[in-house]
Amino acid sequence: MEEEKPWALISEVGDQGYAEELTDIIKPHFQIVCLRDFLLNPLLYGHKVQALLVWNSFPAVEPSLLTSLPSLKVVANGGVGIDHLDVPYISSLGVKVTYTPGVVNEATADMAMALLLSSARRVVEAHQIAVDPKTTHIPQCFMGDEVTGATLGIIGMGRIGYKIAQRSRGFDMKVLYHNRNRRSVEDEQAVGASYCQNMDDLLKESDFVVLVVNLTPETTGLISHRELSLMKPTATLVNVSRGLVVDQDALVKALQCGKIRGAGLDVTHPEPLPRDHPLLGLSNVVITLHIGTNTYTTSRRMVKRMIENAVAVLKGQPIPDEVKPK
Ligand SMILES: O=C(O)C(=O)CO
Repeated sequence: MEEEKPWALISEVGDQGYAEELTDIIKPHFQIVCLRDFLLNPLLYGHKVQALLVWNSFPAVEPSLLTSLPSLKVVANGGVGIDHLDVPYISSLGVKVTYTPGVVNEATADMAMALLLSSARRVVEAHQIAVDPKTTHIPQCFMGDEVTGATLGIIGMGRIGYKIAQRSRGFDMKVLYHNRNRRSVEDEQAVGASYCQNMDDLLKESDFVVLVVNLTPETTGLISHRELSLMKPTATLVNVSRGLVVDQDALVKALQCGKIRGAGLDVTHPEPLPRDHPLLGLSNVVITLHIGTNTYTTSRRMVKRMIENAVAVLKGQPIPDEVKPK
């Protein structure tokens, strides 16, 4: 007789029909209950659920949810950032935490380049002018910034930061980076990147500053008034990490008074921003809604990796991507 599959509790996966394809990856390994149904009937599923599959967009994994899942063995996160999870607390319950580094790098690096290019070349503004029925021509003075040959400053030279540096080679950019640990000389030479031990030097010299750090107590509010005022008035800030890495009030002021030229933000705090947030009214800002990993290929890879991690925990096998409490 076929062994009964374990139960997994999931938040939403994708939308517009794509959810079905993603749940098809999960179904051979788990019986699925989604959060909405679970909350309607926690007693029916509570004791069965052994795996909780979460994304950054998942409503916070509260202690009350965890304690309603007494058989839980693993919280498998889709994505590399785990700032939404209280890893020490979850681990203290004897529950493993896993994540999916490695599979998110390419799509997130592409998103950083997309924001950099669309901010520099004012793609969204040009589109708005183009679709405005009153438009008869694009104004001659509608100018953007040159990307080719510009200086790119990458703050956080982990896997994603490095992929961004690789991509910038195609634009002949000069690359500076700041990271807790300096990369090897071979790594630096392969992408022509120069290390800035002092982040201020990077901020002063870069035309585009890209944030790719994890959100930790040390990186919360990393970019605030002082840092923004070090940047060139012609510079653009791109954030593909977490909204809280930037002091948003300081960013609004810097953008309003021309301390920096523009910003491309895949992440904000909160997400989405309230409709009346001043960032939404600025023409020199491009905002996407935390879609860095939202490609069909990467979403599929993330779910596959979540399942591999969760199955490994349940089978007592070596766990490909475990997050250990610090
Ligand atoms: O990989 C991550 O941390 C993400 O934000 C993906 O959504």
